[in-house]
Amino acid sequence: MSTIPDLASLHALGPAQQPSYADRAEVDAVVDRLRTMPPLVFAGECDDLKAKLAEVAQGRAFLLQGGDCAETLAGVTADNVRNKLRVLLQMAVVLTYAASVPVVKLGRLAGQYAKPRSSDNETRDGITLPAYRGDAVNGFDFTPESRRPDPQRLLDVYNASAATLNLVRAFTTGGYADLRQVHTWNTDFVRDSGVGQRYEAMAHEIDRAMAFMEAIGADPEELRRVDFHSSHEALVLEYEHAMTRTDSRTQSPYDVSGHFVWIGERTRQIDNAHVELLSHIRNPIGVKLGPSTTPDDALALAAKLNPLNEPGRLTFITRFGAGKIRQGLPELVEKVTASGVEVAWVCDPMHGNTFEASSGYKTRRFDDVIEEVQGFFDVHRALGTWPGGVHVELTGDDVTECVGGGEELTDLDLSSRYESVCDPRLNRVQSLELAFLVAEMLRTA
Ligand SMILES: O=C[C@H](O)[C@H](O)COP(=O)(O)O
Ligand SMILES: C=C(OP(=O)(O)O)C(=O)O
Ligand SMILES: [Mn+2]
Repeated sequence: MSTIPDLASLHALGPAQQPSYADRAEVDAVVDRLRTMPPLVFAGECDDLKAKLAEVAQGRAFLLQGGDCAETLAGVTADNVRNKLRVLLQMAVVLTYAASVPVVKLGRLAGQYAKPRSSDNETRDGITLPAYRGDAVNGFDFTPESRRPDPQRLLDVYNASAATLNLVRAFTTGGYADLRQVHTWNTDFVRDSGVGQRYEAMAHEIDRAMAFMEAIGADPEELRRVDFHSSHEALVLEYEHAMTRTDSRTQSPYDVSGHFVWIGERTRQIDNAHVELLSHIRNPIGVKLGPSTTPDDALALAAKLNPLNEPGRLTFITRFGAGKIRQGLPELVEKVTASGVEVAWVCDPMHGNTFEASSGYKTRRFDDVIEEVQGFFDVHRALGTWPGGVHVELTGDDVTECVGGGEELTDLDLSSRYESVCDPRLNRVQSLELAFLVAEMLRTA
């Protein structure tokens, strides 16, 4: 059994992107409390997800991972969670049809509350305060009280994640996610929206496939339930450490705050605390890889995080940017593949494509997002490797945060419904469009 380093030794590694708490005794009390809380997920579920991701790594399944950039405590409402889940399920149906392989559904939810930032501070009208680091750490309001890192928030995050997961479990097993229902939502999208009409032909094919399935008597019970797992960036060491427990079945440590956790682009230094902590847990894990990643960096990460070279354990989530992926990704994939490393390759087409609009809002162009996914497919096809999935920031609501797409949102539209507290998300229509466009890529691949 692997021994988890204690929090103090992790902190001694000088981890990046941690909250600077004022009162250590208060932090310790919160950590003690968290350690007594029940697991949010069962280790056996993490193993199931790992087995599904092994299929992704081996080219027999496709991963759809998506949700908010930053969940908020106030955003834990039935409408919000339901809309997010609904759009992910709708996307998954389209992708499953096109890929002709199972689609692994993984929410960026029930734990995605901590954010790495480019700058420690934010200045507005001459006033400088600590940057907002997600609801797990401090508040979004621009006041000194709100921006003060508050350890009690970790308990709020635990409770909010429990409430979210509870609802997701109810929806995915209780009939809301019935495949026939999800298909009806897609049919409505294609029929009722100007954007959806472009995808009529594929929607019609899916309709025929559904009719065929019903005709041959597919088990209605099977259609009523769907497997869905949770994921978030493992960032705040106090939270992830407190939620790491020994599984009674296997005597192995699992981070039971979510099924899948990932290491971000800003915390993936090989000798640092995040890589160290995640090297000890048995969950399936991911690492974000930006354009500065060398093949040696990736190989070192794989050696440390997946020494047994177990398929499904490690997912590399590349986020190069539309302008860099075709140039930068091939060498990385080629060398990692040549060394025999088992990994699932997934494309995050969001984080390399962020820019500030003239209106001051952080945004992304829908076309850049699509172009990066296309680049990802082209590179993997050329190398004979499997483009294993997509990782996207999205919401089920009709927000205006990313420009472009069939609704042709412009800079001027951003102010009308910009609700993200961090990065811009694809809205409902843009998310469904992305699914249909990726479906076309999967079919022509
Ligand atoms: O979600 C990702 C990061 O937190 C985000 O892209 C960093 O953004 P910033 O440059 O605004 O800090
Ligand atoms: C911070 C994020 O991404 P990255 O680490 O790739 O910048 C994110 O996924 O929100
Ligand atoms: Mn983000």
